[in-house]
Amino acid sequence: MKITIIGTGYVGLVTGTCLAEVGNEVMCLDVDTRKIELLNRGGIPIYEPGLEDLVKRNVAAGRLHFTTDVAKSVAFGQVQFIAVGTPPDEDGSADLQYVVAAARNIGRYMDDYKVIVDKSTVPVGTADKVRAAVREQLARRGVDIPFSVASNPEFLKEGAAVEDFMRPDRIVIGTDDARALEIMRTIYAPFQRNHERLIAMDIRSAELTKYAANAMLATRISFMNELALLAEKLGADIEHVRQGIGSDPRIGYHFLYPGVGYGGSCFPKDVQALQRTAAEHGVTLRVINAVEQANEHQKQVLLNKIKGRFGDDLSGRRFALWGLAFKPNTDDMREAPSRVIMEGLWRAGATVRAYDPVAMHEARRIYGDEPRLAYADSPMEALDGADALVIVTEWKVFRSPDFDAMRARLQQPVIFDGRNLYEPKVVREAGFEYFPIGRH
Ligand SMILES: NC(=O)c1ccc[n+]([C@@H]2O[C@H](COP(=O)([O-])OP(=O)(O)OC[C@H]3O[C@@H](n4cnc5c(N)ncnc54)[C@H](O)[C@@H]3O)[C@@H](O)[C@H]2O)c1
Ligand SMILES: O=c1ccn([C@@H]2O[C@H](COP(=O)(O)OP(=O)(O)O[C@H]3O[C@H](CO)[C@@H](O)[C@H](O)[C@H]3O)[C@@H](O)[C@H]2O)c(=O)[nH]1
Repeated sequence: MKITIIGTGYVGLVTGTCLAEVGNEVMCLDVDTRKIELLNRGGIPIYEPGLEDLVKRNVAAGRLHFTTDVAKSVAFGQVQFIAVGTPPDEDGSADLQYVVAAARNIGRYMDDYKVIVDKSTVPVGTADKVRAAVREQLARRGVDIPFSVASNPEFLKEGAAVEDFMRPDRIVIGTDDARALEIMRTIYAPFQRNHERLIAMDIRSAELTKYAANAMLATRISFMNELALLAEKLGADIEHVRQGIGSDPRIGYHFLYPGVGYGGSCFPKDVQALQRTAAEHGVTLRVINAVEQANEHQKQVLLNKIKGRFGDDLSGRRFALWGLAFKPNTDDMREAPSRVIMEGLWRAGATVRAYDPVAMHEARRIYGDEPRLAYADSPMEALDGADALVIVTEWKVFRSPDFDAMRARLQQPVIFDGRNLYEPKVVREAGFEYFPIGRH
């Protein structure tokens, strides 16, 4: 099948590449000329395990193309996936300008039947807006060309995006159009060979399913973060509690890790967008509102521990920071907790020396030559002369460090661990003051 992907970011590039990998001919469009030029030179704009090889292989096989030419990309695919960003507007609602612009472009240039698929995370009712934008353009041109609109929300996680796309838990398709559903079934057939994973439903339910999934996962995290705060006060250990409840199959082990608050480009914005949608319809989401409030509080918890130990005025102090990306295996720093923590440390007068296996280039892009932020070439180098170590991202490379070597490099043997990487007893026996989350 010939497929066009509009928006070549984390979702668009992974979707396009994986669809090419199973034999489709794919053209990825982006308005960002630098991104497309880089891809056409054989480069890759994001760090995502396994993606680079897959892109190279499919480009070499002639199945994967990158362009900034809108007319060409619209003409190319019978199926047009919209995978552009839907960032938060000032009031927290999803900003649909890029989705609507993509839809208008399709209407402006299409000459034959198209299936237009919303893959971006979009509020309920967006498919109607996409349909209206296409119709408006067709009417302007004075033509009547048939098209279908479907919702196909994406559930991939950054850092495991290729794996998630190639082996999905489920494929949600929202459409009221039999022809579009049949085409979507054909596209996804290679991804569900051992059992049926495609769940077909109406468009509005599909749109809401995406927000429901993210809000549910965010709820589990905020729930555990709150219990971790309580466990600390009670002298209980949240790690034992996590195992104790996760073993119940009705609860399960996933997404029960307390930490520095959820971040990334999805949970914070999607929880807020759901709140806005509900407010617009006169519904109060009491649980979801509390989830967001708890997360805002959680982002300050590690900072408060640091101030509790060193005082509110951190002038002249330097902290080693392990981890800049919002989670391991990505270079994405959108809504990363590291940013809140670093900026809080700076406000209190401290400086930071950070190490991250892949996100330091992204931090440089965001912070430029910020004098209060230095970078280290290794985790150990970040420690040299620092007043304490602050762990923000649970990269594997931080999991089994040489504690003796660490003690020798730090000015003071103090660790603030926002990800509970170590056994408190082991770290304390190695001579450290250790401040984990919800453990004693
Ligand atoms: N990142 C994730 O893990 C993830 C997972 C599931 C769903 N989503 C959702 O998918 C959507 C895309 O997210 P992302 O992280 O890939 O965003 P991104 O910012 O990485 O990529 C979006 C791309 O769209 C391009 N673009 C904007 N307007 C365009 C237009 N009119 N025509 C062509 N290209 C255009 C931008 O230049 C950018 O390269 C969002 O709605 C997001 O919520 C993201
Ligand atoms: O037990 C946990 C699990 C995650 N997190 C945090 O939650 C955030 C999000 O993590 P994760 O969900 O792994 O990464 P994303 O790439 O943001 O993926 C989420 O958001 C995507 C975009 O909508 C969805 O497609 C995915 O299904 C959904 O997991 C990160 O800050 C994590 O550190 C925790 O604090 N504790």
